[in-house]
Amino acid sequence: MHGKLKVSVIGSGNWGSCIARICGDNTKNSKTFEKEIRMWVFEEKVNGRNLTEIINEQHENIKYLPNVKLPDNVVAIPDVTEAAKDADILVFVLPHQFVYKVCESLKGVIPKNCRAISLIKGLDFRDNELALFSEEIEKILNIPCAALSGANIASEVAEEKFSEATIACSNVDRDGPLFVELFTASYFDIRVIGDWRGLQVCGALKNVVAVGSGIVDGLKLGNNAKAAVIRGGLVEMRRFGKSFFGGVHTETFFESCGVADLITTCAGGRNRRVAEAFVTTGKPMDVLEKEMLNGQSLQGTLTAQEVHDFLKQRNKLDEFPFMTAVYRIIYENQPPKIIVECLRSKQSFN
Ligand SMILES: NC(=O)c1ccc[n+]([C@@H]2O[C@H](COP(=O)([O-])OP(=O)(O)OC[C@H]3O[C@@H](n4cnc5c(N)ncnc54)[C@H](O)[C@@H]3O)[C@@H](O)[C@H]2O)c1
Ligand SMILES: O=P(O)(O)OC[C@H](O)CO
Repeated sequence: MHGKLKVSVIGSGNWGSCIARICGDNTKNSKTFEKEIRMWVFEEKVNGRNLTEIINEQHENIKYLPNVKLPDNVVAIPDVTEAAKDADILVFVLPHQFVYKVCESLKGVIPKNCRAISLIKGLDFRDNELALFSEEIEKILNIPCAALSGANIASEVAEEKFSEATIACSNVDRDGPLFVELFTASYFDIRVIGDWRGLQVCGALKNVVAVGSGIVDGLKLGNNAKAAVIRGGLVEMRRFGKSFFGGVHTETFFESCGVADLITTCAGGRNRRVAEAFVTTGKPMDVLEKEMLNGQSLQGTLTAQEVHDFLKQRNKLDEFPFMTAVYRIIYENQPPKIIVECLRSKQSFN
């Protein structure tokens, strides 16, 4: 290794700011990493000022992670190529709909020996195929890319409440220890696995299940119905991973990126909250997203559509009744109660 490694965080939303904080704390006195963390910020005005200026002066992302101090070695940069240039490690943490454009703008800027890790929860849907972001980043930038996902509601991690996370990479021995060193905190415990596909399928599809659990809450159906939705959703997540992506292991669904993320997101995530309001107010999800999230992004609604379109094209909607019900409720005006009807056993005792 020649010199210390330079780390850039590409993204600065709710989770992006939280993870930049962990990285900044870990690089402050590190023998492995350069102290400075460059954080790319999609520039916008907040209270009439540039968000980057506010972050660099106040050491706080007052819009996306308010009331949490960032270490002063986290530097906000509005130009993505400037933020990423010369990086040894790129941490991608963006809402999934923006990733492709950002990656394209980094082509030719990234050093050959750079490594990346994707913290994105979503799948890339284009040309009727669903791709995993770590693999898309590898292809576009020609660098290896790992993935991190887990039961990690950002506000809780930022308050330093205990959380687990999973890192997955194709080369566990080469990349595992480095990323563990960059992301571990006393309150943020990481396990490394080899199943990067299963991890990302879980991270994307759990957001659709979270929308389903919010619908259950909106209908006030109680904890047992929510547990049924979590169970049915988990079965379909596993089926989806095993049917359409090679190398997905059942064990992955028992890691933090699997069942644990599903539980936390169905209890306290943004997708759940907005879907509950969808049922109680009758307003469309995109309207509620704007009203309730102050610029933060829902991933579950777009993923529900992407998964639906992918399954429809393959004539597989019948094999995924829960995912299909979520889509039909939020996009086709079907009654919310189908969220549990679709789970009913087809067994007959007559
Ligand atoms: N927030 C969480 O609790 C959490 C936890 C774990 C994983 N994640 C995942 O991390 C990823 C990033 O989520 P987040 O919470 O950091 O973001 P967020 O939901 O806070 O999204 C807002 C971010 O998107 C940026 N943005 C808006 N328009 C843009 C554009 N046109 N181009 C590029 N960027 C634009 C905003 O500047 C802001 O940084 C998502 O895939 C999410 O599922 C989130
Ligand atoms: O707030 P959500 O629904 O986007 O979920 C946040 C995290 O992914 C939970 O791990």
